[in-house]
Amino acid sequence: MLKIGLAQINVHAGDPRYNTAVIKDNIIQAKDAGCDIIIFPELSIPGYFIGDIWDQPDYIDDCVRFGEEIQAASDGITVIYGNVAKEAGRVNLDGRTRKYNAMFVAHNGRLISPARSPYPFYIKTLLPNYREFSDIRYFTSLMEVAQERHAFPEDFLSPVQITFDDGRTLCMGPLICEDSWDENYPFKPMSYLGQTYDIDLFINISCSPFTLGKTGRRHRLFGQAIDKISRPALYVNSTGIQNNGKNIYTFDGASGAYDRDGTLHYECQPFKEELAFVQYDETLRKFVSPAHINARQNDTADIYTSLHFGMQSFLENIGVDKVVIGVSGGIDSAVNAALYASILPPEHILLVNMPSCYNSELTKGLARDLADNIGCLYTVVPVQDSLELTRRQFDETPLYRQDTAAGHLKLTSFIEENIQARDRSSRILAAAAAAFGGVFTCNANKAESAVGYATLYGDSAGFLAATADLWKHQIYDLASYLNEHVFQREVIPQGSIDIVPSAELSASQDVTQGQGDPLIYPYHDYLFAAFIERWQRATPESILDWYLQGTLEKHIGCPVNVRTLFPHPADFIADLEKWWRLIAGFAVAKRIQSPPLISISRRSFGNDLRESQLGPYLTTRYLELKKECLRHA
Ligand SMILES: Nc1ncnc2c1ncn2[C@@H]1O[C@H](COP(=O)(O)OP(=O)(O)OC[C@H]2O[C@@H]([n+]3cccc(C(=O)O)c3)[C@H](O)[C@@H]2O)[C@@H](O)[C@H]1O
Ligand SMILES: Nc1ncnc2c1ncn2[C@@H]1O[C@H](COP(=O)(O)OP(=O)(O)OP(=O)(O)O)[C@@H](O)[C@H]1O
Ligand SMILES: NC(=O)CC[C@H](N)C(=O)O
Repeated sequence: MLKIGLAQINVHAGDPRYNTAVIKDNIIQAKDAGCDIIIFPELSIPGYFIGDIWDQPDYIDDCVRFGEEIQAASDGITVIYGNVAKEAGRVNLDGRTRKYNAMFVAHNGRLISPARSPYPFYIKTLLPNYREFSDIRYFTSLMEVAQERHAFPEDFLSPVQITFDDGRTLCMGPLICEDSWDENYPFKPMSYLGQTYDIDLFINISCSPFTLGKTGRRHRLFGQAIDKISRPALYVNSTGIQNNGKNIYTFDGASGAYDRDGTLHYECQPFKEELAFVQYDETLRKFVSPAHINARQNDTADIYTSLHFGMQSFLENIGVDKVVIGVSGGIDSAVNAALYASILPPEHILLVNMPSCYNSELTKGLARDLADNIGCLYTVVPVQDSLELTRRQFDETPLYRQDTAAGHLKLTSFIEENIQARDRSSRILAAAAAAFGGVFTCNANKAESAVGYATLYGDSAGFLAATADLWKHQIYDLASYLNEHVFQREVIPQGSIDIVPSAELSASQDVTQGQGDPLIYPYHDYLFAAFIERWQRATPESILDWYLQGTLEKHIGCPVNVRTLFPHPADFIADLEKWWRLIAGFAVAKRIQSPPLISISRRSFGNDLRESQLGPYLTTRYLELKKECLRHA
């Protein structure tokens, strides 16, 4: 019987000293508990998302030294951990220090190398290079190691034979995260190892961020691969948050043990540090400790858990514990306020309502109700005077050219919409945050960010856009969830949920007349998601094609019949092109300047979706389809 510790630790990316201390502490606990093996996640010393710090040889050397300390702490126990490995005398393809994303197995102060490896550690075979992952930018893979020796990965990929002090042995199949996500790779490390060697147990160490729906997919995928080779496996992932600048990722962990038929036997608590112990019967090749699997939650509960954990950890990381939130009476600001209220004490939250002449009594009342429900600080700072001052200043200040008056700049109603939004954020909220000793938030949602329906340096500003990866329908679901499950009372006023979403920045956006945003969320949420989140991303060509075939709703998953929204094809096309021009045009410029966000989707704006500032492009086939469609209409 082997006792194995799964150390789902909160890896602090960029702080190897802290991580090493945590690892050592867990090793002591595991020894005290009589463990034979303890396992830590991928890159648990340096962290994973550390940006181009990977280009600093001094940092790498420090991590290598900390790795040696962990190795030295392995007396009487086998310690399996992820760290960067460095090779002197070779360089990566970019000419920088040769680095491997590696798994180390230390026992009694010595490293045990995989049977056929040229190095005393296992090198990650498959390096992900999509979405937020950039392993290829920083690491050399086992595939490349084989290639440069004119060999095959099979020549090096091999199990680690662990011999315990009492003479028992364990043939372990080493895997690092992506090695088990092998669907689209021609070489599949897990199947190869399973078919070639008599593996007792696979061990996958990971650094795999949370994405909505991914936990289930991970279990399915691993389960299927394990079932095929009929060998049990352990999976150890990190928890905590890591970021790549624009995107903050939460790590749910979900470390666990899989039986040889691929069923999950044990699962660690999501989003929590845990040192779990499992008992493994090496003769039966079976986990014999009590089974435990977490209850599955619905998507909205998962979103809440991830956001709550991500926001709380981010605030802790940047050392901020006070926030100022502009509250309009609308849903987006209310959801953000409620999220912060689930993290910070009410006296650390200041809500500011900033009405102009366009704001209704209804929304002003809703903003106040929200603050009362939370029990936080609240104030009203009208922006009408400053709007009028700006108007007057432009009216009264002529332009000159070489001392000759050259007219006036004219402020249109549209420009005045943005003046109000900028005044609120750049002038009032920024000053209030400084005076309050905190930061001010950006309450954007993903639909607005997609088309840039927000003011540059206005409501698109803030220290963090916590909900910017949520479509509007997800914001509504979250609002109900916060009231029903988190607070179990009406914190977000029902009126803010029922009211038409509106910027209330002009007379034409009067909520009391039911006038709101130009976005039809039950359609546009799904249209934009098709442009952004589909693995094979859609363009107006695919959308028009599906529209003409009558399958658009099915393809984009939209709950409304699009033909009832746009009875004439010309209107459908005009709408499609209007938003596409913004999505691929000016909105890109806005997104580049927007705050970091918490990533929860399969594709979030930021470094997950890399964007160049280019003009919007319509493909040749789209133009043909459009011509055809309008001719027959
Ligand atoms: N390509 C480019 N790259 C970088 N900057 C560019 C640019 N083109 C214009 N600009 C600059 O951007 C400025 C225009 O941008 P901006 O001021 O944002 O204005 P704009 O994008 O023209 O309009 C923003 C829209 O968002 C709506 N909005 C605003 C605020 C809140 C809400 C709400 O839902 O609550 C809605 C508002 O009603 C308006 O329809 C120009 O004056 C110019 O300085
Ligand atoms: N009258 C206002 N007072 C204070 N802040 C405001 C006001 N109007 C807008 N804001 C700020 O600008 C942000 C953007 O406005 P927006 O209208 O998109 O969001 P919302 O009003 O919260 O929700 P909705 O779009 O559903 O009405 C708000 O989240 C809020 O922070
Ligand atoms: N660290 C990794 O290799 C991450 C890639 C992997 N597919 C994941 O998200 O889990």
